[in-house]
Amino acid sequence: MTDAVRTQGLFKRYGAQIAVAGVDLVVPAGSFAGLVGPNGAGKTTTLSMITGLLRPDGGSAEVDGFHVWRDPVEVKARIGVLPEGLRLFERLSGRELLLYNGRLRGLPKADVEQRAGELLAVMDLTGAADKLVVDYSTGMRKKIGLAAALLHNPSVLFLDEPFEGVDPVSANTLTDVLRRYTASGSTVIFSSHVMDLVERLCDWVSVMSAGHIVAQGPLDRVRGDRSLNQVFLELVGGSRDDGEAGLTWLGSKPGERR
Ligand SMILES: Nc1ncnc2c1ncn2[C@@H]1O[C@H](COP(=O)(O)OP(=O)(O)OP(=O)(O)O)[C@@H](O)[C@H]1O
Repeated sequence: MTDAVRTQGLFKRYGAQIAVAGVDLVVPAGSFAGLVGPNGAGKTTTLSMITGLLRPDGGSAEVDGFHVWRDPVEVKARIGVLPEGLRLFERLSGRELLLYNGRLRGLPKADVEQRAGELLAVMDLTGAADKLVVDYSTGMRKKIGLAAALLHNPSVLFLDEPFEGVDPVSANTLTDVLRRYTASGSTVIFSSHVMDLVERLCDWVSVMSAGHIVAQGPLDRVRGDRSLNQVFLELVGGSRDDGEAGLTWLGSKPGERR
């Protein structure tokens, strides 16, 4: 089977800073895949290059066997993206935003209206459907962003920190929608710092550190008989033995000298 995503030697630098240092990311089709790594590991930069938002300095990326930068139209038709720091058209209502996105994707009006209505209901946004997006909360923005990314039924969905700022009830809703989506053979790739969540949701995991993939494969193989959190800390050097040595003043009372 064709991999949903395959990159080879993907590379990006910003001046002297190498953000992504030759990444070979593989995600089999139908996976619920987690891309994890500490702050600054290069996750957002990698996802941006795979989704055609950022041009790589080197290497290649394929989605469903199509080259991201040679066949951009083929790739964009197959992907849905919920980027980090999502920018939405603030002066549209949630419903208008979905209708606009659907029409932009070339879907017939009647189909867009039906899908938009269903997505709004599933995301528990029917009551806010006619409210302007500028008045949405953080969690509501994530949900309408996800609805917009799903509207054209992409085969691969990329989500950058989809659960950040989302309350537990909404997180459950998002999870249910995504589980249903992958159960039908589509692929989800999401970045996260929350190991419990990745462990609960994903069957495939890629671990990034300092611009490199340091582990990748089926969750059970990467984790072995340990928790993903333990493996993660070992892989990315989570030891903090001396990290607090300089904080003796923290918590001291006024007048106390440390
Ligand atoms: N536009 C930019 N200009 C300069 N440096 C950048 C830029 N974008 C990212 N970087 C640098 O590239 C590296 C990787 O950043 P990136 O945002 O991809 O990491 P990340 O794994 O997504 O981090 P986080 O988990 O904190 O979101 C970091 O060192 C960051 O400072």
